[in-house]
Amino acid sequence: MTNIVEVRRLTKTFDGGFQALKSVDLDIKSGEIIALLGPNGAGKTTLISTICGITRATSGTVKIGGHDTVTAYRAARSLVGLVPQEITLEPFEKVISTVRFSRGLFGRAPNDAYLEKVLKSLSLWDKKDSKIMMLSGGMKRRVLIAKALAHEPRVLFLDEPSAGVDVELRKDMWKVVSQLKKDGVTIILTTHYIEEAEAIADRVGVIAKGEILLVENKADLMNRMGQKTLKIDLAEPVETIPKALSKYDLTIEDGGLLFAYDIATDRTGIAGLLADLRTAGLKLTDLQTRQSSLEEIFVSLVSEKDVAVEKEDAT
Ligand SMILES: Nc1ncnc2c1ncn2[C@@H]1O[C@H](COP(=O)(O)OP(=O)(O)OP(=O)(O)O)[C@@H](O)[C@H]1O
Repeated sequence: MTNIVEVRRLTKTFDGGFQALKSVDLDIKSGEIIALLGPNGAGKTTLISTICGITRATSGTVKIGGHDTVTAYRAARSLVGLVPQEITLEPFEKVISTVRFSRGLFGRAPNDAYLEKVLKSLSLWDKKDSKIMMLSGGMKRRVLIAKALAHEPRVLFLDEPSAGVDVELRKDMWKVVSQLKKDGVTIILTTHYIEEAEAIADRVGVIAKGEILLVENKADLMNRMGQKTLKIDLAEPVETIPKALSKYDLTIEDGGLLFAYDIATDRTGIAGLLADLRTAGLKLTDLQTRQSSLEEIFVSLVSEKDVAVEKEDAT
């Protein structure tokens, strides 16, 4: 698969001296949905505004569809649609004029049939003649998406699309995003909502303190880093770990035993544990497994980063 976006050693230092991006490398494949996850202040917005050419990089390069965003700004920018985090719309404009204007800005010939399709997909068609100020916050967000799609971009950036929207709109947005993917549009979204990444992304990138910690296929990431826990309910609850089982990494929960194992290994140790339980004279009444979510994986990655930075600061 070809890369539609190529980011190389991108850094951004703001005027006050704060370094928000530290030598970021990122390849985005044509047609994929990639979710960039990171805590507040991680640099997600700075990264996508720099990729889109709205914020000037301090060093490094970005190519979109092979066009450098500095030396071939117009060609690169015309391939990109950006849905910003903040609502930036003209309150007195009508919905339809807003999207027509945006299409014109990119030098695209008028195409009301296309704009009708976009507005319908976002359930905005019946609002096309309403002024922006008459719309609810959720509808304004839909208009932002329509505006970003008006010039038929090949790459769509969504900065925190779910911030402050209700569950219904979030689900609608996921539908629009999946349809766009089917139409061949590449999608990059930043989010705090891990469930969003879990639901729609093909790959997940984790960013913290201006650095990309990893970019990986979502399913592989969950398999590689995910832990499963086996809960063993016992006929006779225990308060301490029986000596015969001391070689296993066990904890006690509600009188039963919890056994954490790695999904990625072939030998989980479960069979041996169950055999040793029987030898120890413990009768099990039930077994349940649970898998760590992307959220737990993300929290552990980001906290590892915090520890690493503290160590660096201390030396
Ligand atoms: N114009 C600016 N001048 C100085 N520092 C800035 C500027 N814009 C952003 N920053 C800083 O850069 C860091 C990254 O900010 P950014 O908005 O990219 O984070 P984010 O990951 O998008 O956060 P959030 O999830 O809260 O939106 C923050 O520490 C922020 O304070």
